[in-house]
Amino acid sequence: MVTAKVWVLKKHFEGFPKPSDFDLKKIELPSLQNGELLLESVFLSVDPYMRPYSQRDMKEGDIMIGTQVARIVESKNPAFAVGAFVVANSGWRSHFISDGKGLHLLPSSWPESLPKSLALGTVGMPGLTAYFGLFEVCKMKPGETVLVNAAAGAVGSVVGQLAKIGGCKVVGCAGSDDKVAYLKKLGFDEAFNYKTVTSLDEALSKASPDGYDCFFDNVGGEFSSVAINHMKKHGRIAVCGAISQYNDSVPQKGPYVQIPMIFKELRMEGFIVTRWNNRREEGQKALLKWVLEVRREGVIFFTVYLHHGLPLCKGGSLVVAGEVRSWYDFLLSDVIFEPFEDTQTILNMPDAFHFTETCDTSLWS
Ligand SMILES: NC(=O)C1=CN([C@@H]2O[C@H](COP(=O)(O)OP(=O)(O)OC[C@H]3O[C@@H](n4cnc5c(N)ncnc54)[C@H](OP(=O)(O)O)[C@@H]3O)[C@@H](O)[C@H]2O)C=CC1
Ligand SMILES: CCCCCCC/C=C/C=O
Repeated sequence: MVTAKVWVLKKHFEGFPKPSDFDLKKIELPSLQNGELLLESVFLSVDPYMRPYSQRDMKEGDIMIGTQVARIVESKNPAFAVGAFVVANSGWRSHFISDGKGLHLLPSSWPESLPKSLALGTVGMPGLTAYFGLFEVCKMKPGETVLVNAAAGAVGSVVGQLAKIGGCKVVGCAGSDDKVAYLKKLGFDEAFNYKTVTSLDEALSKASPDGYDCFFDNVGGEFSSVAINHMKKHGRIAVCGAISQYNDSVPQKGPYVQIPMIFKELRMEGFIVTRWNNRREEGQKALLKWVLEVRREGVIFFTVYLHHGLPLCKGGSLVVAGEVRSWYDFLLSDVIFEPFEDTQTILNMPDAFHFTETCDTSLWS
């Protein structure tokens, strides 16, 4: 008999999520039926979409939504071998039973030395968002100038790197000097700290005096209202996220977009990555190839980005491995673990609190 730990949304978030909004429960899993398999989560994702999606789709008492990388520990399904790893969409659970539907085996070309947490980041949903958003929504072309905000995040960091691979000039902004330095290291042509510039208008002009062909918008709100005025004629805006608005209890009011859209003849399109579910394999293959090419060339370019991973350590407690800078800061801080078990384990694992792990060649030997 296996006991699964599950993290439950006890109370809908009001403003920023807080520890008391969650509960940890234990569930006894039944024995497997034919066709079923038992999985153990090794990485759980924590993504910004959970904030608006939980509001819209979840009720209190539901298991928290999310994807995981999971290892198959027992199988009565011939399509899934014990020991294989899959990406699943089974929410925050340490163990679960599946009939195999909706599970994605990690590609067979996935090298043993490549962290599997990447399947929730650069080579997972956030990477695919960057890939399809840039190529299908922005329709980015070589020689163009691309602007991306929340640029040091899971999506933004891939946007910037793909735009460089695609022969574009890339401007990114982020909310700390460390992140700005990180963007430069990734190859961004220009990067600035949007929290400390005296004028966002001036910073955007300075970074690209001719304006922007493509704007990959992860943030919305005030930033986007300013940035739209810096678009070139016939510019394209991919509306990917609006993280600056997710925790608002009262909707923000802002300048309206129609006038710049008309005079600059802009195209602005919202999208959700699942639109390209039928091309998931293509995207994942391309992203994995780029990650591995960098490995071969031995340059720091593509980031091995662990920030979405919440590795479940041996005892089954949650530890944080990565970026902890957005609405879920609170969730990922040690504070959140107070109502959970094994708080000490988390506090005793400072190594787990790396922001990023870059593609240093030493990692690949
Ligand atoms: N449309 C789609 O299909 C998808 C959309 N998304 C969206 O893409 C965006 C980025 O996601 P992802 O890269 O995974 O996120 P990450 O959690 O990796 O990064 C989010 C970053 O956003 C910035 N941020 C947080 N709050 C604010 C705020 N109030 N104002 C401005 N910036 C803020 C922070 O960076 P900093 O310190 O630099 O401010 C934070 O680190 C989100 O809006 C998400 O909802 C993601 C996946 C799919
Ligand atoms: C199976 C997980 C699907 C995640 C889709 C995320 C879409 C994100 C939207 C905004 O953040």
